[in-house]
Amino acid sequence: MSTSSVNVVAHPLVQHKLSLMREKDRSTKSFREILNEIGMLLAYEVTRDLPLELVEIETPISPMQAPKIAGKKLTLAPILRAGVGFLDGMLALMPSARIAHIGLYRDPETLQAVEYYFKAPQDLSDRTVILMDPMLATGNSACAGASLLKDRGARDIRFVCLLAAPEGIAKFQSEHPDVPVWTAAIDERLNDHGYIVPGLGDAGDRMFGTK
Ligand SMILES: O=P(O)(O)OC[C@H]1O[C@H](OP(=O)(O)OP(=O)(O)O)[C@H](O)[C@@H]1O
Ligand SMILES: O=c1cc[nH]c(=O)[nH]1
Ligand SMILES: [Mg+2]
Repeated sequence: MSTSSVNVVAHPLVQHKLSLMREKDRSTKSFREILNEIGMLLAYEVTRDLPLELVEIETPISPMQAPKIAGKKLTLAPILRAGVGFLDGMLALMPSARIAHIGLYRDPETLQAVEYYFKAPQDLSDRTVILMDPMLATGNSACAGASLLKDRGARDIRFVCLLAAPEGIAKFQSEHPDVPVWTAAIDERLNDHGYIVPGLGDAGDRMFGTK
């Protein structure tokens, strides 16, 4: 069986900004700002192969056939809470995108994803959906998010994260072999609490200042 592709975004701007985010003394304000900046850079990568169509336009000089993105508007699907950290950056490049909110939290004992909210555009079947969450640890949250989108008809899903653990990638690839992954880095492993090592800690808490 084929597995989904994993694209590590090695661009120096992404790598530099990620290193800043890993620093334990970085402020909430700075952490949030950089996550948004990286969201914008990852948006550029994840949309690289979107299909174009030629559309008749008029420049001030003459008519021409000009390329524009084909199909319906994309849907951006952040997994709450930390996924929201990518949203403004992505929206800066795709201001007309639709948004699907996926409320999931990770049970600290079982590490299973627990659903608490889901609201998406009705017609996901003919839209490209960009699922996003900075952290792919066990993979339970990303897998649940992709399944919820598929239950609502989504067929073209791409998953964007900031940091991935090998364990999370393996799980995601086995459950969603049709969903390609973009990440800024693949770290060493998970610790006994399911946190990514070396990682950056708890992304949601660092973003929202809740610890
Ligand atoms: O791959 P997993 O093992 O599922 O872990 C990753 C999930 O854990 C964190 O969310 P958390 O439950 O802390 O919620 P939060 O974003 O609201 O803080 C993170 O934002 C991911 O959603
Ligand atoms: O390292 C981790 C693992 C899960 N969630 C986080 O925010 N960080
Ligand atoms: Mg959290």
